[in-house]
Amino acid sequence: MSALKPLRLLLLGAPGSGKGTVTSRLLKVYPGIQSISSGDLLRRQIAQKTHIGLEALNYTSKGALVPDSVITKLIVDDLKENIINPQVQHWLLDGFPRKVSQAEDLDAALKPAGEKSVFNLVVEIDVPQSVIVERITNRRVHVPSGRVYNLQYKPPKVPGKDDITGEALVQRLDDTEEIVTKRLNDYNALVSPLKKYYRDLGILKTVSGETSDIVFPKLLDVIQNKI
Ligand SMILES: Nc1nc2c(ncn2[C@@H]2O[C@H](COP(=O)(O)OP(=O)(O)O)[C@@H](O)[C@H]2O)c(=O)[nH]1
Ligand SMILES: Nc1ncnc2c1ncn2[C@@H]1O[C@H](COP(=O)(O)OP(=O)(O)O)[C@@H](O)[C@H]1O
Repeated sequence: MSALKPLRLLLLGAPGSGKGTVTSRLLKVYPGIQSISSGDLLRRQIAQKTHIGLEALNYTSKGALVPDSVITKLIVDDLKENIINPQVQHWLLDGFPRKVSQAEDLDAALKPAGEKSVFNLVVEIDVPQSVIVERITNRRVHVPSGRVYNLQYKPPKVPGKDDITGEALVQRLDDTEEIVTKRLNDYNALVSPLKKYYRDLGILKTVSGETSDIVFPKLLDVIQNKI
């Protein structure tokens, strides 16, 4: 694969659009990319019953957004600790920011001097929302790793077990049809101003497709040719 120039990528996309799926495929092509998923970070906090996890659960279990003060500090601290250093050339964020106030706070905290934003590329994954409810109700996850499965599209080798560790897969509390509908409505209300924020900075691209098999090659092309 062609060498990458420094990549600081934000993946945007509706719940169930395939952000986690294309991230895992991207990391297979470019193992050097560090990735952070806000949802996975929160689920690990919840599983560990930390103070942040217990607070976040009040929101995630209802499909409501966690307060900016909680999620922004969690992400900024993780970026400062693990990502923003000379050893990490390529990284991506999935799930944060998901509203303009978060984008502004993140850039205020971490935008490199002379750069437009903490990101140098923002890619929106555009999938017909008609396919999302079925995808999400068939989603199963391995919380410690964030690995994602699907009973129809990508079943585990052993039913109910993670392919790598053999540990149990779970259905997320927020992956019910009722809660997904709420999360989709929230996403649609917030994503347009957020896309404008990055479009105005000249770093937004959109890749469309019905399936991740169509979306992923387009994402790869944008990353290899854009940066
Ligand atoms: N049927 C189908 N399911 C997919 C496709 N891409 C991803 N999925 C599944 O849809 C669900 C949501 O994908 P995920 O990557 O978790 O989306 P995210 O919420 O945007 O991170 C998971 O169960 C995936 O395995 C696809 O092209 N077709
Ligand atoms: N940037 C964020 N701001 C507020 N809450 C968030 C954020 N990212 C994740 N969350 C919380 O975690 C839940 C799961 O997020 P995520 O795994 O990204 O789900 P999805 O991609 O399916 O929307 C969200 O429904 C929300 O409650």
